[in-house]
Amino acid sequence: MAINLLKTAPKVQSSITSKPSASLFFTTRRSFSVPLYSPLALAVSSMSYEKELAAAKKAASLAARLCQKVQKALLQSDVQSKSDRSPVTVADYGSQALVSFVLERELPSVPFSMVAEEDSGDLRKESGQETLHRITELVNETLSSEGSYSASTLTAEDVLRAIDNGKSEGGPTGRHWVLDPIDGTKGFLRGDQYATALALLDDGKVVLGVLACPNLPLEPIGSSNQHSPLGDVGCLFFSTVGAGTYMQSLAGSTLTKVSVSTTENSEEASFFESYEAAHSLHDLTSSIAQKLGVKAPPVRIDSQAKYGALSRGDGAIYLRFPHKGYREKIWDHAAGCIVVREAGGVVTDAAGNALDFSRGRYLDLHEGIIVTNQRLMPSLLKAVQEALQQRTSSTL
Ligand SMILES: Nc1ncnc2c1ncn2[C@@H]1O[C@H](COP(=O)(O)O)[C@@H](OP(=O)(O)O)[C@H]1O
Ligand SMILES: [Mg+2]
Ligand SMILES: [Mg+2]
Ligand SMILES: [Mg+2]
Repeated sequence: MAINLLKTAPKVQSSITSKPSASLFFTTRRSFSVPLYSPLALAVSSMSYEKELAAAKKAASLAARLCQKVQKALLQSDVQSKSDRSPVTVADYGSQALVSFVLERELPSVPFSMVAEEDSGDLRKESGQETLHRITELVNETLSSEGSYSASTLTAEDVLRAIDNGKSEGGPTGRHWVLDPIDGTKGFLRGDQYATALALLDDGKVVLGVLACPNLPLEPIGSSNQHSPLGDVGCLFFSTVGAGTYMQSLAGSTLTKVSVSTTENSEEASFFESYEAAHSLHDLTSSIAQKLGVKAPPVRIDSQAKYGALSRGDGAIYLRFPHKGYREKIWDHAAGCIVVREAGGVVTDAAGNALDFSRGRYLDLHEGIIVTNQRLMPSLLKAVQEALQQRTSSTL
């Protein structure tokens, strides 16, 4: 059945037609301009993590470029079986090395700490040398395609060091970058959705997030069109605390301020969940949706592209209930969480508690993650708790 989740385009509140960091004026659609050096703008920019945001956008966009190149080669190759994990490994490591290199290069004066998914252990072994060579080549090719780093050539040792920058434990104090170099590995292998997800923690709070989603259509998606063969794909979402969420195309188009769906009618609210049943209990989410009265079937896509799509109002709910014993990692949610929150959404665990990113590499939470808008959250929480209770009593 062909279902389009949203009948309207993402809510456009304002747009900036040239690069935001280079622009002197903030221009609304009605051509009303506020000089960026006005007292108001200065007050906002002093708390806006401006330099960090510019660096994070540059890093995530370059990483996405590397991933796209690898995914294209993977999908075009007749020889490479899709079950062969080596291409995704190369892209994961390459993306992590690139993000680490760019952040250090762009923000040289601050101590650098990063909590990231990958480490260089396997690449330091004899058996990893060929892969390391390929990653180094890929990173250098991608850097040289970006004018500002054309003089930089990384050695294999530089790449290993850049990857290992991600070993930080994070925690409640100081600044830590949080990186998932490819979120949605399984989607990446299938040729579906994936994301490079980068966030900044400041004293335990997520204050900045960037999501690069190379395969996400610029137009709203539903269960039938996550591929959008006709439309343009490749979205970059970004947020800083207190400043809202913006989307632009990865190709660098006009900037759009986005916001979550404002529906309070759960019958109209469709929901996102993992494509992989191993990552989230589809039977439980379907029982929650039924209790809420949701009519549309779930939209199943990989990665934090779900948070991005939700932030612009494609659908109104994201439900994630991993199998018992699974511990969520901070890099799987930090960027997505601020992108949705700054677009007006709410992200909690199944008990209604905000996610706590200050406890190190893991998110210790009460059973599951739920995301929606402010109006729907009370009825969603109620449905979640009823469904969980029902599940517990049926297993007793
Ligand atoms: N058994 C499990 N339950 C829940 N999440 C899991 C899982 N095994 C892996 N994951 C996480 O799910 C992420 C993908 O999420 P989604 O299902 O929304 O696409 C993976 O990120 P990576 O692909 O970065 O490893 C991984 O961290
Ligand atoms: Mg992940
Ligand atoms: Mg990953
Ligand atoms: Mg992984």
